[in-house]
Amino acid sequence: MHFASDNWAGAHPNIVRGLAEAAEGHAPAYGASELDKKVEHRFSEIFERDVAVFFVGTGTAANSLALASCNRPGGQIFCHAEAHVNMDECNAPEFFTSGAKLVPVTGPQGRMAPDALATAIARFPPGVVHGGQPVAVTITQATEAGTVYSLDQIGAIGEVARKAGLPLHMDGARFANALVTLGATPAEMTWKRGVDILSFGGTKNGCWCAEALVLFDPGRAREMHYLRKRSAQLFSKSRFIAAQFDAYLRDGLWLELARHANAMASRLAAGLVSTHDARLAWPTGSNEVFAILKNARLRALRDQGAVFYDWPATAAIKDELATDETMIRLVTSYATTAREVDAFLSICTGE
Ligand SMILES: Cc1ncc(COP(=O)(O)O)c(C=O)c1O
Ligand SMILES: C[C@@H](O)[C@H](N)C(=O)O
Repeated sequence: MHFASDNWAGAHPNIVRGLAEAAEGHAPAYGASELDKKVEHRFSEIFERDVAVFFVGTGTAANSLALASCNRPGGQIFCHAEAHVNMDECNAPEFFTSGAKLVPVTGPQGRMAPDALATAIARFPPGVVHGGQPVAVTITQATEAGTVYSLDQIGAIGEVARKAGLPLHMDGARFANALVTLGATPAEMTWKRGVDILSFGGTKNGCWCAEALVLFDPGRAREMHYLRKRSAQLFSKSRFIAAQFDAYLRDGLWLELARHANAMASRLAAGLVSTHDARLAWPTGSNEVFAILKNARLRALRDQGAVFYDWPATAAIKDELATDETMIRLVTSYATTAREVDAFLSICTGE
């Protein structure tokens, strides 16, 4: 019963096979191989426009370099208060932007509220040097609350960013999970709603180590080459990241894996809400379930081998928690089975 994180899951057999096949022979290094070029072209096909693609090794690197490409002196970057870039990347965005500041913005269920974003941006009026200058907006899709922005919600954030003359970045560590939830196309969920730069994650959805920065304005690419190299994220054997994405994006594997992970999360969430001593902190919109359970039940689950994290409750949730309750995060992946979900639920119902 493994629900700690999709980062704990392995690599899908097709990804492993793709890596093994790419391991044969020699190929130009540092992104110059035919396979690198083939996969970069595949991204343009998927997003229905010419894009610039930069392979990196972690989601944190993708996010930090995306924001670094937007920064200017005194840069202010607007994110959700609970955003991964703000809470879980050990100041990497601040470091790789050479000192930009992340400005936390509130919003329910892990999503930034457009009016709160507009208010936060207006706090830094043009020409008033003391506060610095707005340089970017970043959203996470699927969010850190396991919810997703609807296409209209992305568009509303995109409109606020556009009016302020700011690029919009999307942390897509779980991009595929959100995409299949919305039933949208990659273009509809990104550039057609105002997204300029995407961190496209593959690692949490069956790849070993595959993240890509997708620039919808290839004009930004020149700087990104230098930002990536300076941050030591230009892999010499880049073809192995390309090989993973080649297998991942082939025949819709990436969408199939995300659909499965999401289906397992929905099964888990539905089972939890049908028990009396469990409830959801937020609606389950992807492959992450945030639930509140009695501590005694949590002990029984762990005693019987379930693996998951207690999760720091936001202030709003904290107020709701009884003294004998704890919020937890349950994350499913391509490897999650219905059997382990049902085993977890049977302990929750005491069967
Ligand atoms: C929403 C989100 N963004 C970014 C990341 C960063 O990915 P990594 O841990 O590979 O740096 C994570 C990690 O799981 C994440 O959950
Ligand atoms: C750092 C931790 O939150 C990681 N991003 C995860 O989702 O498991």
